[in-house]
Amino acid sequence: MQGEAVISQSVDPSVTFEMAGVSFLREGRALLTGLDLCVPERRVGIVGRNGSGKTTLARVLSGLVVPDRGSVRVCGVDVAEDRKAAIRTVGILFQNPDHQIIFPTVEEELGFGLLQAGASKPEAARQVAGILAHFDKSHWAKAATHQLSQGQKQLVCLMAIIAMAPKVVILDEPFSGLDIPTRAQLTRYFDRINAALIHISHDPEALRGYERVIWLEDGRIRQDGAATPVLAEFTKHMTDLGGHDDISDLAG
Ligand SMILES: Nc1ncnc2c1ncn2[C@@H]1O[C@H](COP(=O)(O)OP(=O)(O)OP(=O)(O)O)[C@@H](O)[C@H]1O
Repeated sequence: MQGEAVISQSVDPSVTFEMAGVSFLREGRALLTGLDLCVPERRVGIVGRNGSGKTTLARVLSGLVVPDRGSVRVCGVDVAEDRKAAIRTVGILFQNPDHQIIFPTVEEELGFGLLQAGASKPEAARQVAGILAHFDKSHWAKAATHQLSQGQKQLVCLMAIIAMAPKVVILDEPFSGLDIPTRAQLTRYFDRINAALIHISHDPEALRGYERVIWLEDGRIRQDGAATPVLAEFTKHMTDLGGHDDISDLAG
């Protein structure tokens, strides 16, 4: 990582995340540019158009990719430098649970991360039983993961993350392809999570009541502030853009 950005981040574990001078490039193109953020809030929304850099930001925050410039701390942990601590600190729920689920039964899926983290088999089994009971889903233990609905799979992924007791959970468009009742049910589960939430969404409604919303555009921060005014401005801008045709333009 280059040191030219002013990296004056604290290691304050109560700050959800901080970034200083973060830029991320791929194939000579900047996907994120010069992001400076200090976010003590515990319910944070990220919005922006398709391709604005939201998932890239999520991957940087979880330490899955390392920025070309700048640095990132999540709850005081340098997620690029300390991968072990990053895995304990941040859990990420992706858009498509089929990309996340690998085991044939729910209990095996939930136990995997715990075993990887060093829990003994009996300890992992005890914790899996605990997390299933917490979500009122003890009867799911032996269920075949491939037979679950998309919403049920998404909940299994969420339980697998919560089992690891991360301090921060990143939700990357978790409602894609889910019907309204399933979204409402998952929202209630999200509300009960003790960890700080960073929720990427195209739906302003999903972020109502959040403490802060960050609006990305072309990998830069377009607006950042209290949810109500940022979401109002974002919604107006998206509605205005919807009146034009910019999807017929091809790059290159
Ligand atoms: N590995 C990669 N190599 C090159 N370009 C990439 C790579 N990953 C993402 N991009 C590009 O970076 C830009 C930002 O992608 P990203 O997935 O972060 O956007 P997003 O805001 O999450 O979009 P969406 O709302 O459609 O999910 C896009 O133009 C995408 O094509």
